[in-house]
Amino acid sequence: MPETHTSATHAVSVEQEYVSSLYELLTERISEARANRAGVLATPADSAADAYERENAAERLAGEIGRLEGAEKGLVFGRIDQADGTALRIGRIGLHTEEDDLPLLVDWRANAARPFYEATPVHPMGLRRRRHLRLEERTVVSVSDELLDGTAPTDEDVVGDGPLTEALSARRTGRMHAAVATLQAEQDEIIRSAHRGVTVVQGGPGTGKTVVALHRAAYVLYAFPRAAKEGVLVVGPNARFLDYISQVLPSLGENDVAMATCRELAGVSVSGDTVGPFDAARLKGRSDLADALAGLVHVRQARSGDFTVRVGQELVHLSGEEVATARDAALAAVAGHNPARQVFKELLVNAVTAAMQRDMGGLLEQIDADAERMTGLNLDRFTGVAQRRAEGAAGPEPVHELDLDAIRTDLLDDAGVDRAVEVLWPRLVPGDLVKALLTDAGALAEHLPRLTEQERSLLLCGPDDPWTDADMPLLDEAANLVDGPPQRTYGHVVVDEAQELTAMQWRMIVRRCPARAMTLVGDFAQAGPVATARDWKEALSPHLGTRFTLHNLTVSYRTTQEILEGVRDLLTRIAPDQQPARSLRSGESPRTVTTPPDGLATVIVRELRAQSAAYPGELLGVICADTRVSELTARDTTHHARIVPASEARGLEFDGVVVVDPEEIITARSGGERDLYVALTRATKRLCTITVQPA
Ligand SMILES: Nc1ncnc2c1ncn2[C@@H]1O[C@H](COP(=O)(O)OP(=O)(O)OP(=O)(O)O)[C@@H](O)[C@H]1O
Repeated sequence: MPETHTSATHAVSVEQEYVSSLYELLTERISEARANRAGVLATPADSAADAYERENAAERLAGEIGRLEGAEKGLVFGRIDQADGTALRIGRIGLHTEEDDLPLLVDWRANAARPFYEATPVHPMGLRRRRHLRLEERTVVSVSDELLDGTAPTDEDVVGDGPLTEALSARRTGRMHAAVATLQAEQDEIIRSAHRGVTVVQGGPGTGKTVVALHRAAYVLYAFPRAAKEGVLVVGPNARFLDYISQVLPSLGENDVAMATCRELAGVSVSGDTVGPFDAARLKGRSDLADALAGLVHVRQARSGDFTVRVGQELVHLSGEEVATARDAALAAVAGHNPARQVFKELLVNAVTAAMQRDMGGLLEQIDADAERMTGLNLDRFTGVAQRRAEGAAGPEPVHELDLDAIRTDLLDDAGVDRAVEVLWPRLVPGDLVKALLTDAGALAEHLPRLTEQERSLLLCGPDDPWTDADMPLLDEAANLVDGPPQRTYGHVVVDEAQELTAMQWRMIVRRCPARAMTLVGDFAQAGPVATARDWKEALSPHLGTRFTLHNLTVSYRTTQEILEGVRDLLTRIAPDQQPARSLRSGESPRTVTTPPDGLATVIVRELRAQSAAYPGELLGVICADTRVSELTARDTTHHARIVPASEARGLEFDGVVVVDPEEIITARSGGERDLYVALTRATKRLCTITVQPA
């Protein structure tokens, strides 16, 4: 038996023993947590407060069970050995001895795990060896060592193929996996950065931006308890993408991260096709629309006029000046038109009661003076009021003093008062406000003076037109203006494919993150047809100023060097300033198959059949213009591959990709060359392009 084989077998069995004991411990901890939860739920609650407490405790334990169960797959993946012989195992979560809290497994996010990711032969950080473990279920199938301090390998070491190469060439499953075992130093540096503000990551296709974003989210939850308490939100471009990344955080022991598209964040239910025309969508993405909606609200608050209300037999009148004072005070007191309307109403009612008191006082004084002049009697002295007042005595209030609190309460509930307030400060509904702008050419002209007439005509719509995706940020903006800031905000927000966001969408995101702590990743060369910003400064400065730190990733972990070379000219055309990424792997050269138009469907089916026969079990993606999807689906090509419209390919990846009719993708929608660039960079191994000869 060759020597390396012997040492590998030995190393595997040593690790297996340790790994098995960790799994036993994990199973024990899960059983304990389950038993605790059952115990908590079985405890009778004597009061509502006890019941609430019990629910909270049960929920916390359910979270803990989820966290422990999530760590099952690949619980431990690394080991670091110091030069002095001390060893630490690194895993998805931390596990400690019960008695003295000694670490048996170090959470990958802990400081102690840093050298696993950061040590290099030049900076070994005190390490002699870094070991990667590969597990299948609970069994160690291989180990692979890197020696970092320049010492020669011994019988205990298994210096082998890099685990990164193995991870990168592994078959894709259609769902992204955590890369926690093989995070690279450049990625780790960003993930662990202490910076709590806005971290921006730019990088070409496959450079690990999504990996960094999601592991950063997990790190934030671990390292910044305040942000963790306030919650973490991950925003992605569409449901398909969110599904693709959905397993990563749970597998890192994090189940409490909210995930949403911008459309979902707006909380407006829409059905059917919600993609509107791109030129209108681009315009609706401009921050001018925020100004226009604010202007429209302002008009509705700025109605001048006086205020008259009947109280019993009396008509009480407030001057326009008094109304304006109440309006200014209401606006300063609270955000949101409707909540401020309530304050405005209360202030008007206060002013009404103050006026009544004033008028009543004046009236009574007048009566007193007239009576004294005519009868010579001082009525106050006569009724003993003046004396009681002077003595500060308690006793029945004089008849003419008003019960102002009761009047105030009555007035706040009074339909007449509400009608009078409605004239000065109408209650608003966010959707109606947006429609009031978009259905009225006059309002568009008044509130969007920077747009040309032609642009404004693109925005004009009918009152019954359905909402589109581009309307969502307008509805959100309107909700913010009308009802105040969103109730649910987050301590940290992660945005993937952030190049897609319009100014109006950025406003949506930023208002959900009061602490302005974010991780934003994207690539402007992959921008879709609605995005208008061409770099981070342009996209972010209106919302975040210069408060962001930009990192660049330059190594593509997905595609081969051959595939990257194939798209180099295209990249030069769509993003001349961008440095192409370099790949760690080489593989097959991309292939091109050409067909006459009427043979296209047959050629696609033939290609897919051939590929799935040659590479059984591999994940094959067909990327085509959106308009071609239904035809391909009808042809039952889904049996062999997943059909993805080019508009939804961002962020996804497959072992092999067939790109159908690049010309059609380019011309299908504006910015089509960028769609094609995305499509051509989705394969980890093989790329075939089917082109159509001109008829
Ligand atoms: N350190 C790593 N270890 C193992 N796999 C990695 C690592 N970094 C990235 N990958 C893998 O490389 C592929 C591309 O990564 P990712 O999707 O994060 O790139 P991206 O920059 O977001 O790409 P795109 O711009 O195309 O959306 C994924 O399969 C990911 O799991």
